[in-house]
Amino acid sequence: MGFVTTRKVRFEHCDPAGIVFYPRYFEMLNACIEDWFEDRLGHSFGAIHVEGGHAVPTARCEVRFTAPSRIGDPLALTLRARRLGRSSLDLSIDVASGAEPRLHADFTLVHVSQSSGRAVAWPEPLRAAIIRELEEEAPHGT
Ligand SMILES: CC(C)(COP(=O)(O)OP(=O)(O)OC[C@H]1O[C@@H](n2cnc3c(N)ncnc32)[C@H](O)[C@@H]1OP(=O)(O)O)[C@@H](O)C(=O)NCCC(=O)NCCSC(=O)c1ccc(O)cc1
Repeated sequence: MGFVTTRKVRFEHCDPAGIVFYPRYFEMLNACIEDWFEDRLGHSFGAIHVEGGHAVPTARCEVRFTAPSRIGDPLALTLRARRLGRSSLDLSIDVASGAEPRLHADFTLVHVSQSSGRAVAWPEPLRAAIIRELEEEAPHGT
């Protein structure tokens, strides 16, 4: 279950100690979220931000790093929707290389209006798409 994207750790991601510098993970995590919006929810970041005048900034991000990643490592990022609010959305992303977990991240995104900078309710089509994702994660209402 979950939405899976893959990345390979490259030279550009690593610090002089030879491991992924943690801000580079945040870029990978955001790219995963961006792909999920487009591929699974059917609403690209371009449509939301440029055409729609809205945004989905991160209000909360908690990350546990459990093992380092090194150049050449294949990474799988697995995103799962967790909870939908009026304007907020909780989701998690697990990053692993093979069987080894590398990090776990818990996010709260908030749907905001660019003009006011304030939270606004998810529009109905986006809400319905998120609910479908939540139901896929917990098909029996668990
Ligand atoms: C998100 C905010 C506009 C929300 O502020 P307000 O408009 O006053 O709304 P509220 O405080 O009433 O909260 C609205 C909802 O968010 C929830 N919320 C707000 N803050 C939090 C935190 N910290 N944790 C969990 N939930 C939160 C809150 O519970 C409400 O949930 P619902 O009941 O589901 O509606 C404001 O907190 C803010 O501007 N925060 C800073 C965001 C930021 O700068 N993040 C860092 C970078 S953003 C970024 O990288 C990015 C990625 C993608 C993009 O599309 C845009 C930007």
